[in-house]
Amino acid sequence: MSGVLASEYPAWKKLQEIYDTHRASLVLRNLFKADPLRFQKFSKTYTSTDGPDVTFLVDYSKNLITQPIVDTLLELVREAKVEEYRDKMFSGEHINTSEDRAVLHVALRNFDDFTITEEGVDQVKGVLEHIKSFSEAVRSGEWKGYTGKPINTIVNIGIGGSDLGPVMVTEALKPYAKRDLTAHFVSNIDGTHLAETLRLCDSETTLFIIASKTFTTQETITNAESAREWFLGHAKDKAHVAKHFVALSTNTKDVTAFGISPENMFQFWDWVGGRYSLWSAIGLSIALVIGYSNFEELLKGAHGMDKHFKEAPLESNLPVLLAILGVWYNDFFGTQTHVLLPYDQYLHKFADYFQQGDMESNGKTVTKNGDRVNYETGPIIWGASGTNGQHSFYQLIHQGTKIIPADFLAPATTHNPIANSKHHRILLSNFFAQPEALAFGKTEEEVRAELGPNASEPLVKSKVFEGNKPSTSILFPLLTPATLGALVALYEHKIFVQGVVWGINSFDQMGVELGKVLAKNILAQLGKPEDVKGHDSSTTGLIHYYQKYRKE
Ligand SMILES: O=P(O)(O)OC[C@H]1O[C@](O)(CO)[C@@H](O)[C@@H]1O
Repeated sequence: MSGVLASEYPAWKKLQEIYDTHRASLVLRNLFKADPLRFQKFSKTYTSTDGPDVTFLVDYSKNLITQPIVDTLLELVREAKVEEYRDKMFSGEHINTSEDRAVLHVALRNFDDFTITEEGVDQVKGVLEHIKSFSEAVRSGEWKGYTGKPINTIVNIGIGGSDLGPVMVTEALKPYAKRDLTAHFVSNIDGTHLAETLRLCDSETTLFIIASKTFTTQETITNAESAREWFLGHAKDKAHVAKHFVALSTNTKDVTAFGISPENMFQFWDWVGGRYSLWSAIGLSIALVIGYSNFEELLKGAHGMDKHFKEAPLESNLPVLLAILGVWYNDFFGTQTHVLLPYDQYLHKFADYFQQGDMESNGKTVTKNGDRVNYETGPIIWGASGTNGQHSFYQLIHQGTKIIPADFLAPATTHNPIANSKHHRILLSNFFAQPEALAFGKTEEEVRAELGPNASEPLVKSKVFEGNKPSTSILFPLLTPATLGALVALYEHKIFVQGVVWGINSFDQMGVELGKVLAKNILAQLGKPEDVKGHDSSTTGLIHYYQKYRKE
């Protein structure tokens, strides 16, 4: 990094001035009235130039922006050297400086297009072939369990990036799933998660996938050990583990010590961040569920977006455009959160997935140089699929005191056109209506005209929607594997751009360490009250209360 805080860039100062002087005039009703071409100016269609056909429309015209604001935000992107850092990422430079690692999830979906030289990149193809042959053997029934029966259930045991990506994608691409193969995902250390899952499994036909980059994560290893114990309780013979346990990891030594043989291990590398790992061996459960060719389509769709991010000019570069909108709201309007609202039931885990993707990446307080930032970094990401959210939290987005920038996503057509697509038309009418209502609201005059002269003042006021709530809408023809790949890569690169602007390292996650260390220490003290030492009175009190009820 240059050693400069983002707030010291000339463009940042200019943006502050613009905000201070023009904030009041950023009124969407007026901006749309004044410019009949606003939609044309502030919307872009993405069309893949590589791999499978992917296209979608990004309409960002309902944001509190003008062309000079966009231009100044792009100046900021240039001053922060985003293009330089992007090229460093693609060339394998060690931009994850605290861990001295390259950041190369793009190499996992590259298919010989970009030249990337980093140890392990030449093995990507081999691992994909391994995923292909193994997933085909399981799906076809050729891979047999210890009693000779084919596999009909898989249990992915992993957490964080080793869970959320496979969960989100297998849900999103359910229309492509092999319906007679049931997939479960166990992540929580709470024994309930594993116990309830094992109740649904038959040891003879279940395959356990132990997904852990480090193979040291307490939750995953504990769950894996308990799953193996359960399995051996049925299968009796340790030799049978080979047919029912595979590992996805970078840690051959610990995988072998667990009892999984190297030929049942799917390798990846330290340059794959956990939250960017669904494209790697961590995607094995995805390939098992939707088939290898669909998994490859997912990868290729993402690669198309990589190409766009690498080559498109900043003015039409979609990850860059989404990123600058976020910076504008987060750092100048002081919005704290960003909501993801997919109008597609299949995308019901999309917000959960990007909670880790964004918040673990950009939830940082110090720059790469170790300076404390004097501005906001990563937003709080949340969301739910439409229309459910409308009946729970949209009230606050519409009429609450906060500004919550929103991304609406929807497929123009559905995999389930039941009732002659009536459901889908209703869904989409909501997808179109919500951003409109947020942007333009309902004035007091409109409410009065609607309620008539006898309406009470409080009732009139309660029905006013101030509007001017910003949103971006993304509309795609159908949720295919390639489209999903492109959308996920779009958000990944958005997060990257924001991290570079804020000068932080988006690729480490030191913030999750302290809790882990403290929990380990406390675990050793849970036995007897006299063992509880070195804590504040609150923590000590909580542990003592627990100890009154503790059971072995
Ligand atoms: O794959 P592993 O090594 O088990 O790690 C799981 C998760 O734990 C974290 O390190 C911290 O939550 C994530 O970044 C990662 O995705």
